[in-house]
Amino acid sequence: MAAEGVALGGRVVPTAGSGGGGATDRDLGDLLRVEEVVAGYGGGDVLKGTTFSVPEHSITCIVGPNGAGKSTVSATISGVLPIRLGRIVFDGEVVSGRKPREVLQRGIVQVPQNHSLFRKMTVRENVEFGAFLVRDRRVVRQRYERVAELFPIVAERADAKAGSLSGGQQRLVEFARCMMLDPRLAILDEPSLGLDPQVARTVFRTIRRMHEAGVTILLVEQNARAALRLSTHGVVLESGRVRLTGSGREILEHPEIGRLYLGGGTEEGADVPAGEVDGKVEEGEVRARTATTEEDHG
Ligand SMILES: Nc1ncnc2c1ncn2[C@@H]1O[C@H](COP(=O)(O)OP(=O)(O)OP(=O)(O)O)[C@@H](O)[C@H]1O
Repeated sequence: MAAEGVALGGRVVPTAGSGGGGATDRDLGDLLRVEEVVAGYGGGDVLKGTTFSVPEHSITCIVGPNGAGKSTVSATISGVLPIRLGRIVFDGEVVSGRKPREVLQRGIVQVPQNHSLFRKMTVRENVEFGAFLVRDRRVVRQRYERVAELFPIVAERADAKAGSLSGGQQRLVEFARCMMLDPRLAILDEPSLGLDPQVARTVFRTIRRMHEAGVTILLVEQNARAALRLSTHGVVLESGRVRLTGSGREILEHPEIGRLYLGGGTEEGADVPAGEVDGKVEEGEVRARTATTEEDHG
């Protein structure tokens, strides 16, 4: 069970960040398969036979217009929303129909769209809380040390109340908390939502670092162009059905998809330059903005 092992990082992963060039050339096994899934709220179906795969060690990005069902897909995978038809298979095991906690125990961890830290608890307490399924305190300590190495903000702001952090900083701490369960698959729902382009860049760099640490990433992002540049694989969802799948680059360069869903120039600023691989998350960009945003979160 992913939740009980100590290992954090050390898995061999293909390099992301080249718009998805290399990874699809390899024969990556599927870690997750969403098969003909029908799901919705009340009387209506939002997902109408949705089918796609998330290759192991990929960053797979779901893009599509508002209301296409992107967040609904992540809710079905994490077990929050039961499916009506079809099935979801994770690492060879059918997980649809399982409770959210059982899904978590198998190593699927979701970072939701809305900020979810306990504002009155410290950064350290919030991050440690991420390991709530792990009983062995020694394992929790070891994981915390690894996570604090991976996310410098955790070490630097360990005693700060989470509510005093800027939106971008809270996002990084949410990622750090998710890493405490040593996930095999992290589902990140709109991680750059509400962040200015420079802070969003830092968030995207951090996603790359999580990927380099061995986590397969399923990314749901409105900031589609920047997200696809970061991703090895892309899925275009339209009205609850998959319209197109391919490498991140193929989707980026698809003329019709580009015109329909990737148009407009406002999101370019959040791009992490293709091929850039950081040694360290540049949280200075986020910190620089704290002074102006802290009042809003205090
Ligand atoms: N909890 C809910 N109860 C009822 N309807 C919902 C709920 N959540 C989403 N919906 C509806 O399901 C449809 C798909 O929503 P969803 O949030 O999955 O789309 P999305 O592709 O993530 O959109 P966006 O990019 O705007 O976040 C929408 O019509 C939405 O109004």
